[in-house]
Amino acid sequence: MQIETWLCPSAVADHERSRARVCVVIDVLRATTVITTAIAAGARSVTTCLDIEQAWEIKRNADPDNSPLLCGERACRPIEGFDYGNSPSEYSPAGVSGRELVMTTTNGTRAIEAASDCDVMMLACFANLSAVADAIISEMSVGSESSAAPNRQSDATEQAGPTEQMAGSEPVQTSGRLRIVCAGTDGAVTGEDVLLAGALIAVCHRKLSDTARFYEGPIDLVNDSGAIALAAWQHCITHDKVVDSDSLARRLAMTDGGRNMVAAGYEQDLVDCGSIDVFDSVPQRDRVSPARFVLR
Ligand SMILES: O=C(O)[C@H](CS(=O)(=O)O)OP(=O)(O)O
Repeated sequence: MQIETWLCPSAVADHERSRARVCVVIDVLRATTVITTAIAAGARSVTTCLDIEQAWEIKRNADPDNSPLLCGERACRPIEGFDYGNSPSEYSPAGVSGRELVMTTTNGTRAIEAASDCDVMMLACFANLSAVADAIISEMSVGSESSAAPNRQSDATEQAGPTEQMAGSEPVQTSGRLRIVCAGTDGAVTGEDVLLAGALIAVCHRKLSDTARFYEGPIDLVNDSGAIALAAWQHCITHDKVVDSDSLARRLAMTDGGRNMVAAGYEQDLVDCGSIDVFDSVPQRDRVSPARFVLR
């Protein structure tokens, strides 16, 4: 599997912009964490848009018996007149189950728009990290359905030791190119998204390979941004001692996005956004309505 990584949509060369088969968009703080939480809580769909006015227009044009909930933020804060802001804890089954949602955020919904030239788009956060890796492998597998069965690993922070072997009998074969798109913040690369990009590459490697040595494995990082993200994640585990969700939340607080959250009074959101593998749900773009995300 080839993996091409965008550390943020504005830091991409022209030759890296050709159509991708599978694209995974990451905005850990907080859009993709919120959308995943909403879908896991039973929301029927989340439609993303760039502008507040566009969100109101979608609501005005909707069937009044199925009126969407408006969600999102500007400058980290809930938008006046909207139903929900951009904190994962707001999205409970009681509030969103069975509902259509419309969401606009500062960076996440822009990254989704920037990454739109692909056949399949999924949204990733730490909360659905392993599920997204499984979905990628399943989507990019070559061969029968049984050979496409993903090799689940639940602990994303566990390091691949030299004796570690892949579970299962036959290695899964994959083909094609995956693009990982980090949202960043206002055109700048941010650590929280880069860390998840690296974690996703590491988990895909663990699921596909019986070698601990990455560069002998089945993943080909086609640009240095992927290697940078992988190194950042490995450093996070070995040097910063990120071993679980609590230590990850503390590490997220040291990123640009994390500092913004703390300054705006949303420190608790770092705990939710740093929770690893708490959902099996993967939001995937609807093939008919491309701005709409549904449960894969
Ligand atoms: O409030 C958020 O979660 C952020 C705002 S920002 O990154 O501080 O501008 O929006 P998002 O689009 O979810 O990154």
